[in-house]
Amino acid sequence: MACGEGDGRRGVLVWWWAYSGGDGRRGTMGKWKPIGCLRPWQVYDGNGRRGGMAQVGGGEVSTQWWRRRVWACNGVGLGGLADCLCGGCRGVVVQAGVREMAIFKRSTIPIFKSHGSAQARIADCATETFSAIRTVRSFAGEKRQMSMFASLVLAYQNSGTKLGILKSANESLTRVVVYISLMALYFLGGNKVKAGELTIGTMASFIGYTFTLTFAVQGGVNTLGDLRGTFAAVERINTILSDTDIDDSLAYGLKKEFSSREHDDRFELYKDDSHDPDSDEAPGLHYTSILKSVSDGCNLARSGDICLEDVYFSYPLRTDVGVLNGLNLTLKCGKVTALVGPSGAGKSTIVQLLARFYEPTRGRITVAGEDVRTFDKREWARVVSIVNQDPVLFSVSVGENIAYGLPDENVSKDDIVKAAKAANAHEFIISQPQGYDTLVGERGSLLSGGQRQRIAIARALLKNAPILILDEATSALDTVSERLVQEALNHLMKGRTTLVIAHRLSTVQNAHQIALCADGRIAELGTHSELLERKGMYASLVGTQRLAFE
Ligand SMILES: Nc1ncnc2c1ncn2[C@@H]1O[C@H](COP(=O)(O)OP(=O)(O)OP(=O)(O)O)[C@@H](O)[C@H]1O
Repeated sequence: MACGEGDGRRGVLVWWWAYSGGDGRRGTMGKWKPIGCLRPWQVYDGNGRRGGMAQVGGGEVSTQWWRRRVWACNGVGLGGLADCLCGGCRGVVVQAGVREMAIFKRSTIPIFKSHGSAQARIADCATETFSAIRTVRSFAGEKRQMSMFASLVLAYQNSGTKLGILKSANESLTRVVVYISLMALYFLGGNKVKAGELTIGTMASFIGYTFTLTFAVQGGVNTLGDLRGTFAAVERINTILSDTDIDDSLAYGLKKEFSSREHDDRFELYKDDSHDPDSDEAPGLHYTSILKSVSDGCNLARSGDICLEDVYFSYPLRTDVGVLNGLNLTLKCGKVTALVGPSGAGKSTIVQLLARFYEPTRGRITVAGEDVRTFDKREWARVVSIVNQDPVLFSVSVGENIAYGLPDENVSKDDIVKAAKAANAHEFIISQPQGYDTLVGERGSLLSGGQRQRIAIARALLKNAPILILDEATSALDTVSERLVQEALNHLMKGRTTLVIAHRLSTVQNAHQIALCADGRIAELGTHSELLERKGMYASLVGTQRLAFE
């Protein structure tokens, strides 16, 4: 802390950890940054006079005030001693601690940052490689991945070395400064004791306090170093988070979301005859505050049709692109509807809306005449089962994967076996060494595609949802597997309102109705033979596929 000299001489004694400021000339100003104070403040040495002004956090205070604070912080009244020591000293300036900390902080930021991001890049590379290991293998890319990993490790090593050098330089510098300061104190104090201006006891305790301060500041500098690493990591997390918009379609099920969205989700829509025909809102819908239980939704879905009424939709991240443009489609209760059409027509988007991962921008979806938004969205998963081309299994046992169909219930072994039998999976499961306790590996990688598919079907059978969506469920299978899976699917479809999405039109010929989706609308609707007779888009798609097959 600056301790101004009363007689205006150049003599300013500064604690070993303080900074005299600027170029050392009288009256210059230095920028300081003390430990524990995050806001910069400046000290004017006031032409070397005691009582110069310092700015702390924007407000001006006298250096005397500041000195009192520092003394008080250290629990000692050393002001007098400092004055006493200052009195006979001329031009002794020890630049240390605080200045060093400021320099240390400035110079280490980029190094800590690059060290942190080098570490993160190594983790990213390893995660990406192992999660895409099949793709890596299929392109014989192991060597490339390994050399990429090696270069990242090297970069990490280099940044670590730089950081180590910087840390040790800082440590050495601190010690040199500390010992020089102590020598100065011994020298000055000794002179004062010799001249009878100071007792030896006062000098000894002064030096004792100085030691305490030394280690406190050194500890502070080291902690600052560690904090720098933490800040660099936090900054990286923030950068990632700030670039990522929360996917509302997935986030609503998370507990975190419950509290923030509780208010929104409680609202529901109800009929109101005073609808403004010019408004963008779907006709006659307003908010009320009670949601119906989803078990009512299950019952309704078992007895009534599912209707998409004049549905418009754009994805939240591409609001300018209309994916569905006034789509109307009725999924007849207990019947199979096939959805076909060119790539990008909006078929998967319809699935996402039925599963309520998203809500329509305009229009509505109804179950037996009831708007689906009147049911609790968080429980909607119980109403819809989705089986897709590449079902995800968890890396637990076969039995546990099937039981996942009812994740909140205690499923009996009998029910699991029953579902597996209906899904044509029982035979292959019991042929495994551990039967139903066989582990399936990460994402089910220890099973074949057809086996995974049948376990997914058994899981869906156990779930017993009234609406079933099959999204290209058999497209990746060979003929034998496809037959087994198709039989299992026939079991699953029984008595459920089913929507089948298929590219291979041969697989949907027997559907009760086929809807052809193009440009976000249903362009054609009918049975296979009706659509062929119409000689429209469906007929030409069938022709193209037949030609390709021949
Ligand atoms: N998450 C998303 N965000 C923004 N746009 C999307 C998203 N998913 C799909 N789209 C866009 O919506 C349009 C319809 O996509 P969708 O997946 O529904 O088509 P599809 O008919 O299922 O196609 P395919 O038969 O190739 O699977 C496409 O133009 C696509 O680029």
